[in-house]
Amino acid sequence: MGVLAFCQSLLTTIFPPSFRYTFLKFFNRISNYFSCYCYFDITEIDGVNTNELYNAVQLYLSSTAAATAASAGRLSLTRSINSSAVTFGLAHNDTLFDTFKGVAVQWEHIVTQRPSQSFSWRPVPDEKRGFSLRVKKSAKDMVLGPYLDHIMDRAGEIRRLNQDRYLYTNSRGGSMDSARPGHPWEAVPFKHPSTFDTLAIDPRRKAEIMADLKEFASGESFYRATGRAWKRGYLLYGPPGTGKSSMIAAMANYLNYDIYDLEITEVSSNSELRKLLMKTTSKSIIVIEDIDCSIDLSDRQKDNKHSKYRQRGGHRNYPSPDDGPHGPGSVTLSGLLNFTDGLWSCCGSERIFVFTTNHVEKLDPALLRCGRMDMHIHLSNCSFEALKILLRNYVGLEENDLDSETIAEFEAVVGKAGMTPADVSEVLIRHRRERMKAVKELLVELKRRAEGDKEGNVVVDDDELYFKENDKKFN
Ligand SMILES: Nc1ncnc2c1ncn2[C@@H]1O[C@H](COP(=O)(O)OP(=O)(O)OP(=O)(O)O)[C@@H](O)[C@H]1O
Ligand SMILES: [Mg+2]
Repeated sequence: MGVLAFCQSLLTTIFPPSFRYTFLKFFNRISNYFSCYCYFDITEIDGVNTNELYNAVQLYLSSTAAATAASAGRLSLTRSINSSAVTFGLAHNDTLFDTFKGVAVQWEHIVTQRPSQSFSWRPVPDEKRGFSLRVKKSAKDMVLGPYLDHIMDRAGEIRRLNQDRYLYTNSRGGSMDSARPGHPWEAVPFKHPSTFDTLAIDPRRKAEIMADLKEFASGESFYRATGRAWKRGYLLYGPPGTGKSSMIAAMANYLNYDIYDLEITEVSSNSELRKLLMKTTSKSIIVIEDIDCSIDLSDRQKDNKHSKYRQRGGHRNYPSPDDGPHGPGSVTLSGLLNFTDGLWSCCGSERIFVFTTNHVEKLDPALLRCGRMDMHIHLSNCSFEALKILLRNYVGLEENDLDSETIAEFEAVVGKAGMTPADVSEVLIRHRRERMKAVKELLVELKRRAEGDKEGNVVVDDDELYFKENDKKFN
């Protein structure tokens, strides 16, 4: 490049423009012929359109640049709208080396001043930007196809990671015949802070779930090879306040997926349910909370009519049996089964279905079978392991910070007390400014419940007995 620049400046001063042009063309041809490299230019604007590949390369190089940030001389930093992450980029006229399948390539970001235009229909940037890819001629074929595909995939992934994620719901006037036909989902940015670190469940079970999720997310070729739709179902069951909703948020944060919180009582028919499904995107978690309260199971369980629309003392409004023909009962169990496992369930890919329930025995076995609900996760009352996590997260106490006597006391009472993680965290929040007081108060509360305080007994007996029975069935 240096020699070329020198020749250019020499020619500019001595020879007329037409001669210079012919000479440079000839010189370039000769040098290209003898060079072992070939070059590909990717300009920012291709004619009048923005070049998608330019944006992809820029994003792709941002991850490579980030990795070499400490050694690189100069990088440019950007942060786009709707993004909470800063991306690194190659500074103007800087170069960066990358390797793909053992082949080294060089990227150069070339920025030149655009000649001023008197008139243009479309504003164009003052600078002409482009990337130049230098690759050995012998590796050209290998690079052009697979490397550029790899760049496009990786750029898509980075874009998704940088973009804020959304929580969608169909409940606020989101019916298909509403004022916004074709947009059945309402979205808000998803900011739930729950992660697998903050989730207080048995660490071994946690590791199993995380491994399962990771395996699913990276399993495209497996699902393709086995002819299965790339989706997975999780059933979360357990008493209120044991972390079912928190786990869904943790799953979404772990995989960087959007969440579609499907309020099935707002869906008036099976076909509407199918349309909602069609409007969901890949890399998302489709959630139906309290499934036993949301759907009429009578088309499969004629003899179990009393189970439907149970009113739960709590936080949601469940429909009454008087709902009209277009009311909540209009989605049938078979509609839901088709939703999770029918042909339409694979109209997108990489999707997770999560159903939650407090009463797993109310669910039809057809809904629970593998392929629909592949993993059944029991979230139980607070165990000793979960308690340790809550103590660490809420008041910053590790096991070593407590004396052996207190630990033994916790271990002895926590199982019998039958407190949910929500109950435990409530006590800890109340006294979070005085850590040791929080520990003392928690111990008092646990003992009170374990010793058969009236309130405690109700919680312990119902849930423990009930879930012991179901654990035999589901674990
Ligand atoms: N396993 C847990 N780990 C950490 N925090 C938890 C856990 N379970 C409950 N909590 C805390 O208790 C609160 C309630 O939990 P969450 O809403 O996840 O319970 P849930 O099982 O979904 O209850 P419901 O059945 O009533 O919907 C959350 O704000 C969370 O902070
Ligand atoms: Mg919940």
